[in-house]
Amino acid sequence: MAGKTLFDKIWQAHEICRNDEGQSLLWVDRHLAHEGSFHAFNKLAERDLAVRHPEQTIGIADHYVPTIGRDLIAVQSKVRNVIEQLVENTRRHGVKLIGLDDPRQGIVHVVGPEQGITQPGLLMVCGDSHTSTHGALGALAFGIGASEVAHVLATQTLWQTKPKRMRIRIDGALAPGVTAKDIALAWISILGADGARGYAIEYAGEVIDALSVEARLTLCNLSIEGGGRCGMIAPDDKTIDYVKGRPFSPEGEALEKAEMYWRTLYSDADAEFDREVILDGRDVAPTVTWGVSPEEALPIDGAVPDPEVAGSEAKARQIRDSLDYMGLKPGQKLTDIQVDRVFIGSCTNARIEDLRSAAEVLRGKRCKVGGIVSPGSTQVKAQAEQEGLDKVFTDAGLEWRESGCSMCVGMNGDLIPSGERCASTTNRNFKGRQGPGARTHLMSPAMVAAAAISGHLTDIRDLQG
Ligand SMILES: CC(C)[C@H](C(=O)O)[C@@H](O)C(=O)O
Ligand code: SF4
Repeated sequence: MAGKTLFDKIWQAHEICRNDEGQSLLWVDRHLAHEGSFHAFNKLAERDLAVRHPEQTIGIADHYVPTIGRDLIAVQSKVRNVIEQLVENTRRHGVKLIGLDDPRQGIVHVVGPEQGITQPGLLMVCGDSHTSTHGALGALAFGIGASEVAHVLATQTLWQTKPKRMRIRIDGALAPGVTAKDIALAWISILGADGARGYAIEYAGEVIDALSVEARLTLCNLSIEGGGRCGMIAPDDKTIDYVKGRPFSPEGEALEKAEMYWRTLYSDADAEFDREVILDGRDVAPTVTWGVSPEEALPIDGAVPDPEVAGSEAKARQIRDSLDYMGLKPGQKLTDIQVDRVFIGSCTNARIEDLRSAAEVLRGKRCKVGGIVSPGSTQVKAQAEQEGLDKVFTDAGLEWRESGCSMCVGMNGDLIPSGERCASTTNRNFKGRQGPGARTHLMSPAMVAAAAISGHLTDIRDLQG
């Protein structure tokens, strides 16, 4: 019998039974709930159901929270109402809440790892597509819909069809200026936004081994943008060191036992994958998106695609449509694209290493365009302030805000005006993502910082000399 993959091992450990349709009933170790959970709580209320294991759910306010300050009086009543529902639903069911004023508050996918809620081997869910992030620590973590969230709340279990297994192996090493964000945009541009549909992705190879835990979180975060059900990385010494000593992490004997288990979580040498993709880190360049899907990405030294030379009429139409929305011309050099503002934030790229890398580019410089920096969590914010990074950002002319999803999706009102173009550290460049008519270019934090200084998309390698 062939060996098991990392994914198989965790899936099997959580499978309670299978039904006739081949779906598995899975035990859910941890459930994270942001403001969007009100749909699921309403379903529970309709049927007068209790939360089966309140201690296994944690509420976190992130999508709607104001970033100018923490005063809810200042926000629109609709926004306030959604936050209040999270407070009320968690209170009523005895679920822990990391609310607006909590020093641990932040974006759910930043807070989970930071607080030690996320651990290797756990099965974690959240009513949010970027739950794939947590797989960076060797957890099996994926986003679920509102009815599934209600099922988890009521039973602590979930029916799922087992995805196929895919490994993305990245050999070699990364060149200077190339980050986890670039790896993600590169593979998604090669395989397509649907490329990993139906698969659980495992990232492996020398490049992945060399990545910091925070960079791995960025990479796994974007798994869903390539269609993956989840993204995961086998825990190693770095992971275990990262998890140890955090508020929710096991201690003493429990830690010893956990660590023994964590060290069994890797794909066996003879494990089989349904699909394997092998890339070389040396081929990855600093990458930016030019269109309205994360797959519409190219190396920064490239040019805007020409629909006339597209492989098919369908492809040509898609390019034309994207260029039309983005206000770009075929053949235009990517570095000639002027931006109106920047956003540094989101569960993709707003951890402390991200802020440090943007600040390094901005130190002592003045930005040509404005923008906001919203740290991934209140703890990241405090750490950044301790390091004086807030000062670097404000001296450069950017706004230093509170933590939340903010301009990644604009649900709290942080929006980009129609027609304006934003260099952004986020994960989605869909039409209207950052506001109706807003144009988004995705890239790494250092590249966003470089664009802020020059006022146009910029090759970070040119600044590094
Ligand atoms: C609002 C939420 C359900 C959504 C998601 O599922 O990802 C959001 O976080 C996003 O990034 O688009
Ligand atoms: S930061 Fe953006 S991508 Fe992440 S959970 Fe919030 S809205 Fe979704």
